[in-house]
Amino acid sequence: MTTVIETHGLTKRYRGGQLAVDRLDLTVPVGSVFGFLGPNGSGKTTTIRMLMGLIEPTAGSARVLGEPVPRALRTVLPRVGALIEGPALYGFLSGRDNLTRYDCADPTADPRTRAARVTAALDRVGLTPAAGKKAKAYSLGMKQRLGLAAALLQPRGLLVLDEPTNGLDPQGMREIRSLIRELAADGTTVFLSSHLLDEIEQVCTHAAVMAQGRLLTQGPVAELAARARGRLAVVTPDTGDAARLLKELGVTGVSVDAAGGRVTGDPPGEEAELSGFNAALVNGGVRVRGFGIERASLEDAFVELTGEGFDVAG
Ligand SMILES: Nc1ncnc2c1ncn2[C@@H]1O[C@H](COP(=O)(O)OP(=O)(O)OP(=O)(O)O)[C@@H](O)[C@H]1O
Repeated sequence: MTTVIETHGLTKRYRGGQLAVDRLDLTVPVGSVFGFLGPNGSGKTTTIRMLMGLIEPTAGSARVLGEPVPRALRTVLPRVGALIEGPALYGFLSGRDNLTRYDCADPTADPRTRAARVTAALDRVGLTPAAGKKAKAYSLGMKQRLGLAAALLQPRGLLVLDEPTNGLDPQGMREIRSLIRELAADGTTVFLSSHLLDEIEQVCTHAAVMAQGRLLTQGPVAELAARARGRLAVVTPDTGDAARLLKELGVTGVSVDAAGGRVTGDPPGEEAELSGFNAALVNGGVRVRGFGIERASLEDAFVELTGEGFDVAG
């Protein structure tokens, strides 16, 4: 098995007629941290719900851990840890008792080793010091970590996390991200949805980009970013003249940072022509202190794909 999730033509049309997921072909490689990226309403949650057997697809097929779903859900689900739409917790129970409850609900879990499993899961997410506290006293980040602990009570081939850092403060986000990295380092494939580009860039090895129910692209994060063309950046005190000359040379999307002494833009053609641009600037009396193509980010790739900006900061 080389892929943990594979879908072909997976489609969901809700009763009201809304086409939420449109012929999705998704390939999630074993061992990846796979970012499922898209703005709100692009079909991420609907896809995850189909993969986990919570709703039926209208058309198409899906395999999870090599087995067809929903047909083989009974054998697949025990091998998948999922955190979807926030963990369901009892506020009046401690973190430890919440986990014990989860473990009790799992018919495959051996009661004799329950306490050890719960202790290990609490330790895994760094909640041992707060294990005896009532869950209602937990911060959002702690609740999310407790949810992850519940997903980690058993060894899993796949972790599915729907917007795992949604609503968390920067510290909480960092904690969840480093936990995801640790889990991945242990060999667990992690599939996480997010509407935050920088999050995907920070933790994911692979990504897929959704918009309006359709898959725009998927692949290794480094390749997705590399596919976008970089921006031309000129460092100069003569920003006004530089901007004017660059526009004359066919550079589009020129933006001027006068205070920072920088002009950036999208070059019209191949990089080979750029030395001519530099010469033209110098001949035009522009004092060029720096000149080059800046590496494209995943955000650049996204903007190029969709023609629209993205909610980068959250
Ligand atoms: N139960 C439902 N009935 C009808 N339409 C729905 C239902 N659930 C979602 N939709 C619609 O399907 C589309 C995709 O929604 P979905 O929740 O899958 O997107 P998403 O990318 O996960 O966004 P979000 O991050 O906001 O959850 C949206 O237009 C949404 O309004």
